[in-house]
Amino acid sequence: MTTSTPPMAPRPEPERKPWEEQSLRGRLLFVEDSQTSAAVTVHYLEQFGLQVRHVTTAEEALQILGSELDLVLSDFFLDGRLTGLDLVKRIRARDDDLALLPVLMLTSAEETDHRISSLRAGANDFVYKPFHPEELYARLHNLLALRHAYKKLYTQKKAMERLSVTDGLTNLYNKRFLNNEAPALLEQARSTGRPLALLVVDLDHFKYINDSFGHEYGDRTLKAVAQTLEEEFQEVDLIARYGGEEFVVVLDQADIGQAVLRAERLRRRIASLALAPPVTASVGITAQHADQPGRDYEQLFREADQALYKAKNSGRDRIAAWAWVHNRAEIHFP
Ligand SMILES: Nc1nc2c(ncn2[C@@H]2O[C@H](COP(=O)(O)OP(=O)(O)OP(=O)(O)O)[C@@H](O)[C@H]2O)c(=O)[nH]1
Repeated sequence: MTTSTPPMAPRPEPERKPWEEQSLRGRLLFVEDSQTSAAVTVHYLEQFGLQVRHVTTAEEALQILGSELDLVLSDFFLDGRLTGLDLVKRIRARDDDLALLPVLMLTSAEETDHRISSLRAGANDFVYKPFHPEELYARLHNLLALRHAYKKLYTQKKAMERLSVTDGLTNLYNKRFLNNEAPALLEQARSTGRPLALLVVDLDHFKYINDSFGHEYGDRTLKAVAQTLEEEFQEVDLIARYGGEEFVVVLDQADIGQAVLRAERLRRRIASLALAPPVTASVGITAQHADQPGRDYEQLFREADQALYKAKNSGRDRIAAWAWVHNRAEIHFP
């Protein structure tokens, strides 16, 4: 008689933890004053895949709060003067992007009042101490999903804001932005007694360039001119594409003499661009000085436009500027 050995029961697979299946990605600020419980928590947080910065007070946390963070995990009672509740309140009171940083509170089961006050102050969620690692993981996972969705929305919102104030072809500011910003710049200049100059730059015979060489070539010309403007008038100045082949530059702190020099340099640079056929520009210039009668932005713009009209009518490829002579203003060709 043969005896057969019974088949062995299969060994149960060791249970895989959720963070072994999917690790969390993000930077977490952990605020906890007890070093012993902090060590255990940090151990788990790192196992989950998070980059952890541990501090023991809300004061320290507030100091290092930065946009690189994705989450805050905080105990209610902390070393220092501020509690976890104060930390939540201060984060939510910020006027920047960090006001929406997700906050997870650590509380003991009996601290019902603290839990409620933290949630009412804007904490997103809480977890009881001592926590179950899988519960902590799940709550952090959900808050990170919220953070990532918010960041995506924020980036899109910024891109939309940028698009709404810029011109698609040249990337310069558009007319709407100019019309919003220039009056404020003028007001600032006036209240501090600084001069401000305005240039209206218009390409000459651009219709001919378009008609003879095509719209695409015209576009390339516009881009080249826009780049020249950006190189010539950096940062502090406001440069906008006003319309078709017309650009406006607001020169903050420049008087009419400085504006004339800069406009003439610009005119020469545009004429010497490596374009075939070469393109030229006419420029109308005006300025507001502290000792002159005050004008609003629309009036300054009209002045620069009148000067431009004169530059065009007297042959193009030139600059024309207003000058105040014995309390009378007139246009001349510097
Ligand atoms: N390629 C291109 N052309 C444009 C754009 N916007 C406007 N234009 C063209 O710019 C030309 C402007 O012509 P006009 O206003 O007659 O001015 P101009 O020919 O430069 O004449 P002056 O200003 O008097 O020297 C028109 O042919 C428009 O079609 C654009 O975004 N791209």
